[in-house]
Amino acid sequence: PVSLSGRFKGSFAYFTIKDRLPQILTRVIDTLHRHKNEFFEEHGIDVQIGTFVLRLFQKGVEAEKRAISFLSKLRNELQTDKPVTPLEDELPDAALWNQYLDYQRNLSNGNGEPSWFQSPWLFVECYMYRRIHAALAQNPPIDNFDVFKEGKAQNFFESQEAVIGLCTYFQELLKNIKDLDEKQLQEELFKLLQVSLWGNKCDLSFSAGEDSSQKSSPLQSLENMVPYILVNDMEKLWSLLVNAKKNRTESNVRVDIILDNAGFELVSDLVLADFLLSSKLADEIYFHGKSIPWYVSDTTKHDFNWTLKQLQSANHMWMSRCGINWEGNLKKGVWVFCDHMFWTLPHDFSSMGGVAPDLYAELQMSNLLLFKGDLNYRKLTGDRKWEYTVPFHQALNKFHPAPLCSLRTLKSDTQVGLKPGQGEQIQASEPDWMSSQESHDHVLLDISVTKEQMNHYQ
Ligand SMILES: O=P(O)(O)OC[C@H]1O[C@](O)(CO)[C@@H](O)[C@@H]1O
Ligand SMILES: [Mg+2]
Repeated sequence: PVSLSGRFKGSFAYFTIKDRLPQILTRVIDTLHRHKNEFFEEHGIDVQIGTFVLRLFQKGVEAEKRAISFLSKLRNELQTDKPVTPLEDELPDAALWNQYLDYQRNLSNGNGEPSWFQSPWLFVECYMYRRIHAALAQNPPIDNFDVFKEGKAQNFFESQEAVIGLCTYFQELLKNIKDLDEKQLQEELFKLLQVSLWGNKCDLSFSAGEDSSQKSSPLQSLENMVPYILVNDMEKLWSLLVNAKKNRTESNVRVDIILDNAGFELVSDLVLADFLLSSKLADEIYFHGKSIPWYVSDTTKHDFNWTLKQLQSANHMWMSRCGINWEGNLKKGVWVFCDHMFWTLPHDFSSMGGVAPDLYAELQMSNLLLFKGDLNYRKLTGDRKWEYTVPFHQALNKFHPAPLCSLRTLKSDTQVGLKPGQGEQIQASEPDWMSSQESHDHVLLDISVTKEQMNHYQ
């Protein structure tokens, strides 16, 4: 099926490119403006003349001006549907981006240059975040400034009550985890999977930077939310982990979490990861983050370490206990953080084997891949206009390094793996169920395991 694109007027892609992306760009430009003094303070050179000190060289402010003019030009290109231009920077992934642009140009088969509204949505939305990164990276000394840092920190601080609730619940659970029988362990896993699933509501790109923090602990409302889970493969996930554990003899059980948003969602993913270790369902957890600031709230290495530091230094016993334990897991090497550049390219995952064979080989070492969020789902399924009932496995287009599971709240108009009539039924009562802020209460936990992989675990 065709790729989602802004050329389909009235689609979520169209409104995203027309309204939300320019809004996000305006916020970025505003953020740079607001940090002018910080750049002035941080990056000026003082010259002593007699008793006077003069700040002569304003490298910081000049860089800010250049970055803002770059971003204003980008916003104008987007809003006037200009052709998508090749990247001019020498960053490590620039060649891969320009190759992909050539590929898009060939795909458009002479029907005009790839452009913001004509090209696939996934490509142009990723391209905007890559150009934002270039606007900073090409302008030292502000090249390491994360324009989304504030929003992510705010998301964490405004989710404090939910974070405290979750850390308290988890530390209480750890006290008697050794005495839990298999049924109880399964129940706890399902709870924490759902908390991680609903945590994905807290992304800042869907809300174009507006607050979307988790105000209260989701644990109390899980029961009421179960009906909103469209695809629920938790039983399959449990049996896969239990079988892997039984077969542990030959190697460690490894679970990889392909992270999404910082803030409450990240904390919910870390609690899930700690439960997998503490329950001995897994021996090691690999986290995959983003190597550059991405989609407003996606987790970078800095966000990951910053979150652990905030927890450790929190004025709350169970929050700091979590932070200390998790820092310990990193030191012991049972938790590993990595951030391959493939995750911030426009390619969907079916081309990972060709574009990033090292990453594909790395993921093949895993017993289970947990993909968090909507963007990962779009890249897993190629961001296409699929029929709702197309099997998830088919939409993966042969991307299958290991058994994988998507934990996603619906924030874009692509969906597969539904039962016949299921999508239409929701559509009838909620026409824009796939992409409106109000209704994005629909989530899924969809797992895909090949027969060979399942047999391997029997
Ligand atoms: O953080 P997530 O769950 O990947 O969501 C990203 C959001 O940004 C979008 O790209 C829309 O702009 C959607 O994919 C989704 O709404
Ligand atoms: Mg995100």
